[in-house]
Amino acid sequence: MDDAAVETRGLTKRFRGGQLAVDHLDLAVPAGAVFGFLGPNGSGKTTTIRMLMGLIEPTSGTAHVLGRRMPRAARTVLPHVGALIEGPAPYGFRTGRDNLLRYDAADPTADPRTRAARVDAALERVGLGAAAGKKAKAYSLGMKQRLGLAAALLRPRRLLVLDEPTNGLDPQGMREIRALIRELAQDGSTVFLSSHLLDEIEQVCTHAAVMARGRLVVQGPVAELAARAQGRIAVTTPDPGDAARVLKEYGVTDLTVAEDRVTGEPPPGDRDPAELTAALVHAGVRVRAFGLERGTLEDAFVALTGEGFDVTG
Ligand SMILES: Nc1ncnc2c1ncn2[C@@H]1O[C@H](COP(=O)(O)OP(=O)(O)OP(=O)(O)O)[C@@H](O)[C@H]1O
Repeated sequence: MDDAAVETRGLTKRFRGGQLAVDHLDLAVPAGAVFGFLGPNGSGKTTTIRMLMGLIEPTSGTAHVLGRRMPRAARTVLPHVGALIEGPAPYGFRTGRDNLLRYDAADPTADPRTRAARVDAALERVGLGAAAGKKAKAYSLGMKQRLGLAAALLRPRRLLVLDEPTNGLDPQGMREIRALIRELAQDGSTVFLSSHLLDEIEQVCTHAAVMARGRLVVQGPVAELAARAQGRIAVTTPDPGDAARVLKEYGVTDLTVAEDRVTGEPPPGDRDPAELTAALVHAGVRVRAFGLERGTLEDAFVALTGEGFDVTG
């Protein structure tokens, strides 16, 4: 358990109405990872996080956080965990700094003598130093989200749990939060980040787990997951019609032709792509470029579930 920041076995939650939100989940989050918890809306991510944080009891199965059983060890574990779960809800009529001072004061273990310095350091950390004296109601959504992160960073944390931290942000706000998450990870905290955005997970995370309908589809290092998905074959040619015909004969499926570019799914089996280039040349197709596009997490998801990654669930 030492090197797992989070580990669940058979973790299951069935709500009173009968809804099976999480179904026998076995998660393993290595210490030091930036772990992406990915799934369409309604796939059970928030319910899992609420169980990890001891906010709700599992119906069955176990959850260990930082090596301790939850919710039993919540009082010992949670001081080491910074969480951003419900989305930001600062007091609008108070400044960002006042919000954090109040938040810090609610922590009985926080030393009041060092409170101001702690709050200012957290505000600087998330880039809110200059806006610290503004009322929170004047903050943009991205600034509120950063204020929430600052609250999670008031003390050193071994684990940060962030539920959809870029939800509702514009692209610039998303970039800022992602950059901040990378920085936090460099300091050695484990980051557990839920998202319904595949590219976000690919950009930020070292490891990922993919959920669909309460079940784990796959988990592991992001590079390995993406590599599992076979990339598409792509040919650039002034003879796209002929190229498509040759590729089809060769067993390439799902062909698309866009101007001088033909792409498709490679044929099943481990045939050497060199055979395909030879076949194209043999048929007189002039090839400007030939390649296998890198597989993405989305390809892996589609290959594993046979479904599209529909963010509306
Ligand atoms: N308190 C509850 N009572 C009954 N059903 C619930 C409750 N909370 C969640 N659910 C249901 O459990 C399923 C999983 O929901 P959950 O919120 O965990 O998914 P999610 O992946 O976090 O999605 P989202 O990103 O939309 O929050 C959904 O079908 C949801 O309707």
